[in-house]
Amino acid sequence: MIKTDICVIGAGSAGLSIAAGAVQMGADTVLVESGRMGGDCLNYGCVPSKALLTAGKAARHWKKAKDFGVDYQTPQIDFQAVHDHVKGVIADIEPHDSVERFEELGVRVVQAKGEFLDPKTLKVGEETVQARRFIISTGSRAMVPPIKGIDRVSYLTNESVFDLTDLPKKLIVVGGGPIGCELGQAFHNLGSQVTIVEMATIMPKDDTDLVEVVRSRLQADGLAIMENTKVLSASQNTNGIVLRVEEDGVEKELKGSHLLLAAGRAPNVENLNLEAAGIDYERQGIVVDKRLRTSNKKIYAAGDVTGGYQFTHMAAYDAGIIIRNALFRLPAKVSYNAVPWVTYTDPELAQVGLSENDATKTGQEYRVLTWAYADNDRARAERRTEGKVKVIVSKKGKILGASIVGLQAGELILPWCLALSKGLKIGDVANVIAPYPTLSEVSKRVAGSYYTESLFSDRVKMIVRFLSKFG
Ligand SMILES: Cc1cc2nc3c(=O)[nH]c(=O)nc-3n(C[C@H](O)[C@H](O)[C@H](O)COP(=O)(O)OP(=O)(O)OC[C@H]3O[C@@H](n4cnc5c(N)ncnc54)[C@H](O)[C@@H]3O)c2cc1C
Ligand SMILES: NC(=O)c1ccc[n+]([C@@H]2O[C@H](COP(=O)([O-])OP(=O)(O)OC[C@H]3O[C@@H](n4cnc5c(N)ncnc54)[C@H](O)[C@@H]3O)[C@@H](O)[C@H]2O)c1
Repeated sequence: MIKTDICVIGAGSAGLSIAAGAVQMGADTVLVESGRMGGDCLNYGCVPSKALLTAGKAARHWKKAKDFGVDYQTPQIDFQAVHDHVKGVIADIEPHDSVERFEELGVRVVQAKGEFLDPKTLKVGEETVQARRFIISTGSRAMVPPIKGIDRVSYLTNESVFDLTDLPKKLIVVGGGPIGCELGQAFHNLGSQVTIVEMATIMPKDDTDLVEVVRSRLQADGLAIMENTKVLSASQNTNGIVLRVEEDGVEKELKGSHLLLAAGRAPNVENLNLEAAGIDYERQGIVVDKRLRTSNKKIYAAGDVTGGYQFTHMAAYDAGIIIRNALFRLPAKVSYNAVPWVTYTDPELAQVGLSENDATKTGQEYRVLTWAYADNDRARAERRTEGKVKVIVSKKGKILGASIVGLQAGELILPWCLALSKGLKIGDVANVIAPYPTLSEVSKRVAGSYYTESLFSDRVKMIVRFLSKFG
């Protein structure tokens, strides 16, 4: 029997942050992992997907280079080498999340599946662990949608897609959320013929006017997007996958060499025997309060398994809240006023705080400020004028949210994250001196637009004329 202060179950983004924080603050810490250290983000999520997107962008670059007077030959894609590049990036980051590093920090790492025996005891392989506080951070996996015949076809998920060593000829992606759009575009850029099938509209969590910028680009590039489309059944023959779908009431057949499921996530709750520990959970995940405590107050849950905002940075945020609660017994609570996310399509779409869509539901008065990339000199020089920034402000100019769609939107969102977390007003951003010519100027210009009406009003003109009379 291992007795410890803290036992973390799952060594993904949430679990690693908690274990590293706890041990370095003096807590006796055990970390239990049944799969690969680093979890989804390192092995099957953020890292490989961004590495693949980079390969896709490199493959696509030649098409745009002509606009600048540079003519490349059509590139040859060596997909085995693309695969090796993706795995190489994982290998490069892996040591940071490794058993060796965590053991050096002083964490006791147990590589086996954790399963509760009672509210205070976890079975881990042949061992049992009793801890003052347990933290469940077992993450999520690809949800397999209830499509007739899906269990009889071979499909890819985020766990298998990065193992491909041959480029899919015809890739059908079910689901047009961030995974579907990012990976769909990456494979398209590398030469696959891609169709995204979405039952609603793509990227449904973002404002429709911003999503339209991404959609237009994907479609203009030749990626097929079927929205409001129901998948009726799936089957497989010697030529590949056949999906029967219904689009606008019309049944169609879609044929592909490969099928990727990107239709949302299911929490990893099944193998934990949560009932034995008195932990409530629902379809979306483990139920937690604002302090991230489960229905068993000595057990916390963090990251994807709670079904909240499923991002690596939010898993790390959860870790901070849990450290304060479990180690320092402080009643720290989560606050979701300034949650950012970025979808790394090209163009990227970044969001923090209130979206316009959310704002319409709050009942409060607000103003929407926008500034187009087309009015930014750097975007013109780069010939990337599609996109805009949109900011939601209160009547008194308090920043409530910001969204950016366009080149490097993910890099441009940080000042707005800071503005929200510090409760800044729009004037604070308007008064910044932004270097010229940068894309960042879109943020200064959108903030400045808050004052345009009052600054160039008849009243101001009158005051200026009046003052000029005094010499
Ligand atoms: C394709 C893809 C791209 C993504 N891109 C981004 C991105 O760009 N930016 C971003 O912020 N987020 C991204 N995400 C989301 C991000 O990966 C997750 O939000 C994050 O990994 C969640 O961390 P976690 O610690 O909750 O879970 P995970 O990282 O999934 O870790 C959970 C760990 O628990 C282990 N485990 C499960 N059950 C048990 C058990 N019973 N006993 C012991 N161990 C167990 C698992 O093996 C796993 O290692 C992406 C996700 C995917 C799938
Ligand atoms: N850049 C990022 O930060 C990033 C990238 C990838 C994933 N993630 C995280 O991972 C989560 C999961 O991503 P995801 O894209 O799988 O899920 P998602 O829930 O965000 O999107 C899934 C999409 O699939 C559609 N869908 C569901 N069932 C379907 C069906 N039967 N037929 C057709 N369409 C169907 C939904 O309408 C939805 O639009 C994201 O919500 C996000 O939190 C983040």
